Amino acid sequence: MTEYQNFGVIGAGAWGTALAQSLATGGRDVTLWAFEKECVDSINDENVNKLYLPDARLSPKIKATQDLKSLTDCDALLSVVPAQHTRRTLDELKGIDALSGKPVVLCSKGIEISTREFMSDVLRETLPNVVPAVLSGPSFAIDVAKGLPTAVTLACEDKKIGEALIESVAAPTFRPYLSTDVLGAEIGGAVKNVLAIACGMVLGMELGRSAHAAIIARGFAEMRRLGVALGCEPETLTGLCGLGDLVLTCSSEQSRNMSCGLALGRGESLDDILGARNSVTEGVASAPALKEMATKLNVDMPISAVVADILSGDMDIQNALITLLSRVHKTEVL
Ligand SMILES: NC(=O)C1=CN([C@@H]2O[C@H](COP(=O)(O)OP(=O)(O)OC[C@H]3O[C@@H](n4cnc5c(N)ncnc54)[C@H](O)[C@@H]3O)[C@@H](O)[C@H]2O)C=CC1
Ligand SMILES: O=C(CO)COP(=O)(O)O
Repeated sequence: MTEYQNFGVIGAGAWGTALAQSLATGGRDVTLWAFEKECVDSINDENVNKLYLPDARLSPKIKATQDLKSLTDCDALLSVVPAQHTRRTLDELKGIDALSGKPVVLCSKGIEISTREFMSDVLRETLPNVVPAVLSGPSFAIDVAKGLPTAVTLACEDKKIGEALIESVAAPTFRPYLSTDVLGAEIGGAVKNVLAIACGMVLGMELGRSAHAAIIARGFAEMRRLGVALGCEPETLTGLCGLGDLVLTCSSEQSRNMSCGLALGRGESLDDILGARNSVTEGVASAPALKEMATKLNVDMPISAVVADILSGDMDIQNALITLLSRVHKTEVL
């Protein structure tokens, strides 16, 4: 089986940097594209990403660059820029023959707000000649960068390429599981971010752990219903990229989405919360896109819709619970 030796990682935020570090630990050569020159300089000169992952020491094997096109010589690419910047970034690689037939592994978790599309749709429209794959699962960047044990789903419709990718991205403490359900892997990652905001709100408002567990379980039902409506394999969502990531993100203040909800629940304003961060909170952009998607597909997603309404200012956070509790009683369906 051909393994991929040279990886190009597009995006030097916390996650792109952590994945670059894991690849380097696994013996791969890595070129890491950063949007900011400051990132390139600190990675190349000091083996640290001062802007986005200051607490991790990086392998000197990672070479950072601001020249995106130089990554097209690599054997395989990882796309790790936030969802709302993905199209514009990938557009810069449009029409480059060297990429034809190479795998591009999507590692961002979000929905493009302007089109309500998942990242694989964006990839197919921008780089139609590459092979799409998705890497998703319960994995905080700092855990992976520090070599703590992590397991993820890696989905690729082409099983042979998927198997080669699994062998190539695996590292002693980084364990990918193979799937062919690209869409399912994407749905899990995008939806759990919105649900993590809801879980944070519940804890921020001190509504208790029982309510928190109810949001996780009923949120999972929303995720699964959306998956069925969009045609993914529902079992995918019971795996690492669905339930696994939902549990991690909804339970930890380390999550940007969960901690955003927590601060909202404690009464802080969304502008203040986001203004104090230099990192992305994907669920904030995905929530309205998810609400529109659910409405269009006639899928019942009340928790996600309430999150979107609170974020847009259309619903007061205090009224959210009343809205959810006053729905008609029904059979517990997944
Ligand atoms: N941080 C984590 O633990 C994990 C993050 N992810 C996903 O990875 C994706 C990236 O997140 P992080 O690496 O955490 O980002 P981050 O929050 O650490 O950094 C922000 C990123 O946005 C980039 N950026 C800002 N403006 C840009 C522009 N105009 N064009 C292109 N890039 C721009 C920055 O260069 C940087 O890479 C997200 O979709 C996130 O959900 C997935 C798993 C774990
Ligand atoms: O996706 C993640 C963990 O799997 C990271 O979650 P946050 O983006 O909420 O920090």
